[in-house]
Amino acid sequence: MQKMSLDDEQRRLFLIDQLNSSDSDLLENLIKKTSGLYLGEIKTLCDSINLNSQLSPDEIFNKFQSNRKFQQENRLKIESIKWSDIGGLTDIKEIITDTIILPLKYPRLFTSTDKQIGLTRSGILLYGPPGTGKTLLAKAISNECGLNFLSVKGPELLDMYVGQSEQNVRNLFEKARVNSPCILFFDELDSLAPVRGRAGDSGGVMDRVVSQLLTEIDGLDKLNTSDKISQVFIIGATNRPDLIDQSLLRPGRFDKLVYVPITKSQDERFKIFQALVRKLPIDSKFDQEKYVLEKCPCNLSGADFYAITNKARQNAIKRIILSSECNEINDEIINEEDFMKALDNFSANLSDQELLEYENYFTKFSNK
Ligand SMILES: Nc1ncnc2c1ncn2[C@@H]1O[C@H](COP(=O)(O)OP(=O)(O)OP(=O)(O)O)[C@@H](O)[C@H]1O
Repeated sequence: MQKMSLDDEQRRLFLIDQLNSSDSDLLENLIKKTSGLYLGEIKTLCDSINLNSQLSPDEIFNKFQSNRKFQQENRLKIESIKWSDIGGLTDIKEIITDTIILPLKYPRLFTSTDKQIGLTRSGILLYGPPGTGKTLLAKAISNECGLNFLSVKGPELLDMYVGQSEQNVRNLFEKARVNSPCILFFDELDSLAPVRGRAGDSGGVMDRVVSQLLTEIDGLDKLNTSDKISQVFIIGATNRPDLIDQSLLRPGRFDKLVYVPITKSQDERFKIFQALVRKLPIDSKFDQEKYVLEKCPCNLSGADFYAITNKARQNAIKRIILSSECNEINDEIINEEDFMKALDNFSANLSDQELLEYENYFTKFSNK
C-alpha cells in the first residue's frame, strides 16, 4: 500500500478520479472522512464503494475502518533472519529454495500444473531433533520472500472452554489472511494436530481442532490460486511427525516433508559455528576450525553451538572485567581460552544414545 498522505484538495481530485459516481454529497462526505488516510487506503476504499452497490457508502466506510483497525492491531512484520545467518544445512536450503522460495518469489513463472507434479508446494513440514534450526529456516523463508511472519506454538491455541480452541484456529488464519502475503508457522504441530480418534481426547476437542485446521488450510488453497499476491504459506515444525494426523500431510496441505538432522558432517558443523560467530569479535589467533573439528563433541546441534558461543562470550566479559586489560567492555575479544572453558561441564542437549534413538526413529518415519 502506498504511504502517501494527501491534503483536502488532493483528496478531492483523487476521489473524483476514482469514484464511479457524481454524487456531490458523497464526495464531500468522503473528503472529510478520508482525512489522515494514505493514498493506497483511499484507493482501496473507492474500489469497495464502486464494487458494492448493495451497501451504502457509510456502511462500506465503517467496514473499511474496522478492517483497518484490525489490521493495525494485528500487524506483523517480515523476519530479520537471513539465509546467511543459518550455517550448514546445505541440502535442506537447496530443497527449500527450489520448491518453496522460488515459487513464492516468482509466482508468475510457475503454473498450477507445477503443483500437481510436485514442483511447487502448498506447505512444508520441517521435522527433526530439537535445536537443529527448523524455526530459523521458517524465519529465513519469510525474510527471503519478503513475507510477513506469523508464528504460533501448537499448545498456545488450545483452550479449556468449549469451542474456543476452534475459534482460536479461525482467528489465527484470519490474522494470517489480513497480513498476507504471509508465512504461517506452526511450531510443535504435533500438539495441535494429533492423530484423530485417539483415546483420551475428552469431548473430542482435539478432533474438532484438527478438522478446523483442515478446513482453514483447504480454504487457503482457494485464496492462493485466485490471488497469488495474497498468499498465505504454511510451515510446520515438529520433533514427532508420526504423532501428527496424517491427513495434514496430504497434497495441498503440509505436502513437503523435510528432515532437519543434527549433522555429523565436519564441514557442515564448522559452517554452523561460523554463522554463529561471524558477528562476534574473535581473537584472530584462535583456530576456529580446529576447535570445532577436534574439541567439540560430535553430537552438538545448532542450539548447542549457540549455547557454547554464548558461554564463551560470557567468559570473555568476565575475564576482561576481572583483569586490568581494559575498562571498556567494547574492547572485548573472545579468545581460545574462553571457548575452551565454554566446553567445561558442557553436555549436549541430546546424549549419544538419545541421538541414536532419534536417528533410528526418523529413518523409520522417512522410509514409510
Ligand atoms: N544451522 C544453524 N545455524 C546457525 N544457528 C543455528 C542453527 N541451528 C540452530 N541454531 C541456533 O539454535 C537456536 C535454536 O534453533 P531453532 O529454534 O531454529 O531450532 P528448532 O529446530 O526449531 O528447535 P525445536 O525443535 O526445539 O523447536 C537458533 O536461534 C540459533 O541460534
